[in-house]
Amino acid sequence: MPETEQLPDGWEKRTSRSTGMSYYLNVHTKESQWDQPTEPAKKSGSANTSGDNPDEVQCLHLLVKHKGSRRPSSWREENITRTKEEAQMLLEVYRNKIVNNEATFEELARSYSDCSSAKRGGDLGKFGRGQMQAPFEKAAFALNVGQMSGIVDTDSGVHIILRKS
Ligand SMILES: Cn1nc(-c2ccccc2)cc1C(=O)N[C@H](Cc1nc2ccccc2[nH]1)C(=O)O
Repeated sequence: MPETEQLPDGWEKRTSRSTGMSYYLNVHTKESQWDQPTEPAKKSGSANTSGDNPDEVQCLHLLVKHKGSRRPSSWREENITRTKEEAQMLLEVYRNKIVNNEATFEELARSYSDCSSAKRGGDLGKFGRGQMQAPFEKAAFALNVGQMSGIVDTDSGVHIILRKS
């Protein structure tokens, strides 16, 4: 798409420094996506439309760390050197596999998550507000039961989250 063409409101076209690939940033939620947007950007994380406002939620997550992560090391890799953009690309591949039913969330978290919860298929158990980093908490509590997040950015790296209850 020529740079001059208009994007729907709330989107910016960015170029990955490591791959040169274009991606699209929602300027409101800071979520990114590879696919060209066709609708105006949402102004908040995926709304919890079920209307529940639980004291705690149970979630699985798949974390991909990068060289800028708070602790760029994990059970998978002692010294993590991938860029944030490469981590986002990897996570997008995993997310698409789950959406296309090519693998389950648990299978991919167990194999590829850089969090020690990988051994439990990414299951963090139940947690309440104030226990997790703010962007993770905001995304997790905005999900409906059974819903998967977009890419969520924390000091630990980039995550996808699946709310189980
Ligand atoms: C918050 N948490 N729970 C577990 C956990 C839970 C159940 C079983 C085993 C590990 C690990 C962690 C954790 O902080 N792991 C960090 C990575 C990480 N950073 C997170 C930020 C938010 C949510 C989960 C996160 N996991 C690490 O291993 O370097």
